Amino acid sequence: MRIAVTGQTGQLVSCLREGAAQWGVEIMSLGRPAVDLTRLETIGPALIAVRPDVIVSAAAYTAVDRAEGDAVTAFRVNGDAAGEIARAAKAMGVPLIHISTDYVFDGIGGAPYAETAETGPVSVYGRSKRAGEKAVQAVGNNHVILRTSWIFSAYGANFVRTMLMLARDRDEVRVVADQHGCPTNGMDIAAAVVTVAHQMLEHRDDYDRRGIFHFCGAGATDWASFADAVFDAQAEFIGVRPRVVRIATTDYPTAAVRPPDSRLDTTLIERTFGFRAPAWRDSLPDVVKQLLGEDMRGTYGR
Ligand SMILES: NC(=O)C1=CN([C@@H]2O[C@H](COP(=O)(O)OP(=O)(O)OC[C@H]3O[C@@H](n4cnc5c(N)ncnc54)[C@H](O)[C@@H]3O)[C@@H](O)[C@H]2O)C=CC1
Repeated sequence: MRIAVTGQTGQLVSCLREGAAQWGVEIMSLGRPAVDLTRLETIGPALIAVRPDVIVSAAAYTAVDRAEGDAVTAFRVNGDAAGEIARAAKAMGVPLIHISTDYVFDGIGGAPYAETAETGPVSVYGRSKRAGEKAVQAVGNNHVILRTSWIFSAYGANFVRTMLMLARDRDEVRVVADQHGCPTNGMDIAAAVVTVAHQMLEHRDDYDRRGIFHFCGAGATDWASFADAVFDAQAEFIGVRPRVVRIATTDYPTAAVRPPDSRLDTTLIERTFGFRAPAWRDSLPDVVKQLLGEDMRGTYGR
């Protein structure tokens, strides 16, 4: 199976590349400068040229705080480009997997969100990603919109890497404890994408296997507890760990508002596609080990 993925350096595309041989798929990643999602005319021709069996729309404007001051670009990349990718997929007659986010919710529902729950994004990023979902839906119905949350991996910018960087020279790290969600290992969402892609191809006319689905790591947590889990893993490998000071969101002001509780309910994807979301805690130590190894090589290799 040939999978075209937007983006070249992102977490998800990197995880898809890492798993490709093991999963028996070919990943063709399309990124800048050839495919620039702010230049819609670059999208269709590039996708058609690689003749994919499935398209995965993974690239996005993911700088949540920066987006607050750059709404035009965020909407262009996360909204308009998503629609353009969907139009290319439709023209080629191939299924589309579009990656979306828990930030389409306001986070005040008090329970894990099902796919049918009303959206209500509270940031430019969230609104632009919701615009992307709508743009995809407007084009047709041969798509899966996969909403996920709190991705971490050995690649790119993510919370685990940030915590390990802070831990290099601090005894104490202050982390917000009143935002709840579900961390997701990038390799797990990548594996989910491949399984969904296979089933979409196998069941071409099965509209139960089309629409919006939620997928995230099993075991909800908050950012401070997530940091504790990162440092527990770090301590296993290098014997030291900083202390986590639990703070409130109000003590850590950011440009963008975050949903306080964006836990996702993953029952539907499990029932429809027949796989469970693995527990993020099980694979976290492996990612921490990879990142620490990279850091050591960077520090001592010079
Ligand atoms: N990182 C997270 O915690 C979460 C991410 N998501 C969604 O999952 C998807 C994958 O996220 P990550 O891999 O973590 O993102 P990332 O931030 O690691 O990578 C984003 C990718 O998009 C590319 N990109 C950005 N602007 C572009 C443009 N104008 N033209 C071409 N490429 C461009 C970047 O070069 C990069 O390859 C995104 O759609 C994101 O919205 C959803 C929930 C949580």
